[in-house]
Amino acid sequence: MFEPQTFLNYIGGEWKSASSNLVEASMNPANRHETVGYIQKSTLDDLEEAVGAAKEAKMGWRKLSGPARGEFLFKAANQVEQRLDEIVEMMTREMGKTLPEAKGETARGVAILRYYAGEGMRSIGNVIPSTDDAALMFTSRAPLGVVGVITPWNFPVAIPIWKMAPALIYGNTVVFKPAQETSVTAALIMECFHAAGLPAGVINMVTGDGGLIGQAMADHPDIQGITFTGSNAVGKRVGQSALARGAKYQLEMGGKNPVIVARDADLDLAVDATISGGLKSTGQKCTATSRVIVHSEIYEAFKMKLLEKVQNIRLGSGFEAATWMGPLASENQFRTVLSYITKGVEEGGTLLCGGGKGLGRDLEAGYFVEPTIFENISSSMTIAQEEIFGPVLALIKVDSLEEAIQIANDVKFGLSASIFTRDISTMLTFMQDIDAGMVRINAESAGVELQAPFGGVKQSSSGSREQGQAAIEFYTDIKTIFVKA
Ligand SMILES: NC(=O)c1ccc[n+]([C@@H]2O[C@H](COP(=O)([O-])OP(=O)(O)OC[C@H]3O[C@@H](n4cnc5c(N)ncnc54)[C@H](O)[C@@H]3O)[C@@H](O)[C@H]2O)c1
Ligand SMILES: O=CCCC(=O)C(=O)O
Repeated sequence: MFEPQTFLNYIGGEWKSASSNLVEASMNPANRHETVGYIQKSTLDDLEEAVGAAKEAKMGWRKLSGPARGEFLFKAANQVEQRLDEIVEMMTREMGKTLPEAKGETARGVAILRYYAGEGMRSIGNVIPSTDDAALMFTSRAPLGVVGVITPWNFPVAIPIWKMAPALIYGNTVVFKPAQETSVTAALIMECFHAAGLPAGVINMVTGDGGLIGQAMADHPDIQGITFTGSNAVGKRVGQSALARGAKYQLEMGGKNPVIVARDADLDLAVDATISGGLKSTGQKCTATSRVIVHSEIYEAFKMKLLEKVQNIRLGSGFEAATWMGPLASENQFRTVLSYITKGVEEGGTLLCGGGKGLGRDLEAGYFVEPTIFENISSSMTIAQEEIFGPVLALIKVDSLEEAIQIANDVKFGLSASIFTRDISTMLTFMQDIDAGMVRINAESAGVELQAPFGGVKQSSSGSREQGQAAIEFYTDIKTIFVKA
């Protein structure tokens, strides 16, 4: 029997109840009757305490050497690794993704921590020749100070870690507000940082309502940088609030990612990548394939192969070995996805498969939606323009590569895009003409490598990049130093 526990805020190195004395339940999306745990319903006083703790800790932390800060991250990585199975199970219970996906994500979290631990040993500047031959001129990097980290529920371990690890290694202290839907999993990650022995106040977590705690972080005069991943509507507000008070901000938001299947594509490869890129994690990845733009000459063959495989996808709890696709992560997400499917039908799309709630077995207790494929979709329809964040694919038929790229670019987003082709000139045209931060050739649209820059163009991103060495640009300011004896 699973027994739900209560999880506290982490402030100044201590576990603390919210000053409201209120908690809220985090629920299992595969079984809406099961409580996963209770999290704190924090108030602005709790946030104030966390920001105060981070502010107090910031001088001591920035004065530590990079390698010394790295040691703490290595220890945190070891803690996450030791508790991997427990974290994986909690993620599956709380967010719904399957155990193998949760395991892959948690292992990715460990690798990200180790990568940034190593960053503590690497160069943080360059020597630049001065016109004065008696001078030494060089750059160095200074931390921002206190960084606010606001994260979504879809990658409850990887996204918080890919923000907090670089923030810490470059000498910032952190106030973290996870998505409410996955705050229990976030609390386990904080337990790992606590066990790694980071000095009090260097990392803090406050759970609760985004409109209250998240917005107050964006507005807070003692938070010098805000890194946000989530929806476009909220991201824009966060960015505007930070800009208004002169704080640095970084936003990673939605996607409407296309895959183009060219007429010379390896169709089996393209079908598998469309399914994996579009439906893994139940389509709840910012990088998920959402539009499948297929050349008319191979359209029918591709469609038949795709349908055959999608119809065999098994829905179920992420804990069951036979499950390929879990539930949507929340009731809100469930309703949103079903309403987009209704809209797709109303606007004239043809449903080829799926389109409904998961029925039978234990599915009705959870937020299951069948894998859904539409055809007869034109680029102006709502489901071809707006991010759905669910297991819904829209097939769009085209007659040329130029038309495919024009449709692929005909959205406000530009996160990831992929093409399937064997032709080098088609690849080159795609690389040059596609509006996307992540350009993928003969590979699915999802999938992020922690050592490479990650982010989008247009409204997917605020222009900066996360992960890899690119992270240093957001989490530090450059100092140009001129020394003359
Ligand atoms: N581009 C990327 O890297 C990326 C990655 C994952 C998810 N996403 C996007 O995230 C979205 C799904 O996540 P979500 O539903 O949790 O998004 P969301 O914007 O509702 O919430 C994201 C976070 O912001 C907080 N928040 C809510 N209102 C706030 C406010 N007024 N001020 C400050 N913070 C506030 C939430 O509590 C949560 O922690 C999708 O649109 C998806 O594309 C993008
Ligand atoms: O949801 C955004 C992150 C996507 C990601 O990490 C992946 O595609 O692997």
